[in-house]
Amino acid sequence: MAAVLEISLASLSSAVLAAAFTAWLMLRRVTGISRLLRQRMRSAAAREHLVAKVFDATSEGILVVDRDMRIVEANRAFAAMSGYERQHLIGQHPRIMQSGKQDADFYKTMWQGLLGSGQWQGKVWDKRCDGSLFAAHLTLSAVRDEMGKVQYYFGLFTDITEECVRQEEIEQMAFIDPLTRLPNRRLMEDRLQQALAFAARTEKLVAVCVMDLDGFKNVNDTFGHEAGDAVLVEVASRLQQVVRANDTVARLGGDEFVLLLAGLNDVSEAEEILERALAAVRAPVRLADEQPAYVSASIGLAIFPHDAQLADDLLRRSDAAMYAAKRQGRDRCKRAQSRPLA
Ligand SMILES: Nc1nc2c(ncn2[C@@H]2O[C@H](COP(=O)(O)OP(=O)(O)OP(=O)(O)O)[C@@H](O)[C@H]2O)c(=O)[nH]1
Repeated sequence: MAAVLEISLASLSSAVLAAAFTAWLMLRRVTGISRLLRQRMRSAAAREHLVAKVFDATSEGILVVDRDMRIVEANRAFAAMSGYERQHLIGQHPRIMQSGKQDADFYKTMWQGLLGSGQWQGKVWDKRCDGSLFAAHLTLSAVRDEMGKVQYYFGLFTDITEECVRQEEIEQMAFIDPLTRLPNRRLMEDRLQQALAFAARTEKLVAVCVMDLDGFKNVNDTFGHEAGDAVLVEVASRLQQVVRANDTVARLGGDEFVLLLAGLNDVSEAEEILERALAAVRAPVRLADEQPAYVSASIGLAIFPHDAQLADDLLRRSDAAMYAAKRQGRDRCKRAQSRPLA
């Protein structure tokens, strides 16, 4: 391996290395190192040798592309980051690593910056050799000759995949219920607003269904909190199976859920889905020790635009109807009253 590296480094074009190294120094502003190196690099051969060593020793990924957008050099850190062998990258267009996460506007802005000020910085998601993605803070520089003509584009990559993944998880947690992985209240409210706007344009109906489990406390009290959690997870999964692909099942907290059924032509379509939901919740849940746990559901149903037009009013009406369903004996669905809200 070391021998192969020696050969590969020896075969680097000194022009590419010199351009890459100059740009690297520019970017890192390592003037102290620069002065030290100048003193030490007496002969051209020694300079080239040292440049090649620095090029491969840095922990940042370096990619050099010529003006025809062919990769002419990649250092060891970039190979490790991308999963590509250096020799597989040489001659390729950088688009082989395009992840599809950035749109055309992104690249337009990038090129405007690069060709305008000669530099661009930003976050990119690229695709590794094995198809997985990595995130990098990328600094791109155009390296020009004495005539001002672009010779090379030089990219400095700092791997930020771990922090980006962590950040995405944190952002997800703001919208996802951690136990059931269902949308939480915040995301449900957002989806409801979208569904109402779409329904208003298309003259369709939206069903807002607040659901509360019956007898859930008894499961906790009899089998323990963990068994209660397992029942909530199972109920969440069953509800997702009875709704259509574009509907939303959300967990508001405790044993309370909301079903948003959008794009309906008729109230009966919602009622059919809710009958299936009642049956799905009513079926016993087998706990880890094979014991059956029994719960049922009380559901309130408010229809946009008949029962209310605003999201908050629909939720309030549906909630009131759910309590009416509880009072009338549970394990049932009750439609909201269409009288004026107090
Ligand atoms: N296991 C578990 N229990 C929870 C969780 N969140 C809330 N609870 C419990 O869920 C229960 C909800 O209470 P209720 O809605 O009054 O219980 P219920 O027996 O369904 O009562 P009704 O709605 O009147 O039928 C309480 O005992 C809470 O402590 C959770 O995340 N996991």
